[in-house]
Amino acid sequence: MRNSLIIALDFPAKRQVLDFLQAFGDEKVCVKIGMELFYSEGPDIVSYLKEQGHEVFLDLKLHDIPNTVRSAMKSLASLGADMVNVHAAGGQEMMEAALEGLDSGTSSGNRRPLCIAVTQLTSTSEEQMQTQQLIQVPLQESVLHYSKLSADAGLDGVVCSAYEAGMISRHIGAEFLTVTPGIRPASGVAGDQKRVATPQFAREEGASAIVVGRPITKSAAPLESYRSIKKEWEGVLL
Ligand SMILES: O=C(O)c1cc(=O)[nH]c(=O)n1[C@@H]1O[C@H](COP(=O)(O)O)[C@@H](O)[C@H]1O
Repeated sequence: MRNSLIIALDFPAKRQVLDFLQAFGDEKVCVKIGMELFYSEGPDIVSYLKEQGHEVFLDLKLHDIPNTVRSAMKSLASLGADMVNVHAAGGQEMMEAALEGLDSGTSSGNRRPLCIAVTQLTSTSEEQMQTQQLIQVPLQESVLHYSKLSADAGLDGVVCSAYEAGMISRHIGAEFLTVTPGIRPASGVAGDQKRVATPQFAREEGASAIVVGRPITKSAAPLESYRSIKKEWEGVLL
């Protein structure tokens, strides 16, 4: 997953995924299956995309009591995704349980999926966090706190915005993944995202990976948009 551009396949069903991927031909990409697609298609969509040779981030953002998350992760581990996630707000014990579940559900000889934690959603502004979650510290501090908690739990990294990626790497280490959604080309529409950044900014801040949905999936020319965002992310001169 490191250095990847992860395409968020936020589609209602497999049909639209196939239509979208058709333009990519035989090219293998890195994709994210979120709640919309997983809830409509079920676990088979994970094995299908893996069989096609794509890397898969299964983004279900688990957040529940430790026992439930442990059991759910045991089930998810067998689906073959490369990476899964939880909400760091569930706490250290819950995150440790997530890893236990993944370990126990991974059959011998296979690698357990990477597990990362959402810190503060990229759709959350500092003002919202302080007035709605009643977290009375700057947003950066909350994101760093959740990142340290995730690292203490043994997780492989976090989901954060590009604005926090550099800070997290400096405090925790470059091996700790910083996966950054909220990515928009300079001319892009933010929509519901609050902490948005360009692919170039994410690269300069040392983000491990970027997650991009609508700027590609809703584009009139998805493949061209993908290629241009990927070039900017990889630092290829445009
Ligand atoms: O965990 C995520 O993937 C995630 C975390 C976060 O803080 N913000 C966020 O946008 N995401 C996901 O990243 C994708 C962003 O999509 P676009 O805003 O369309 O580029 C969506 O599928 C979100 O569910």
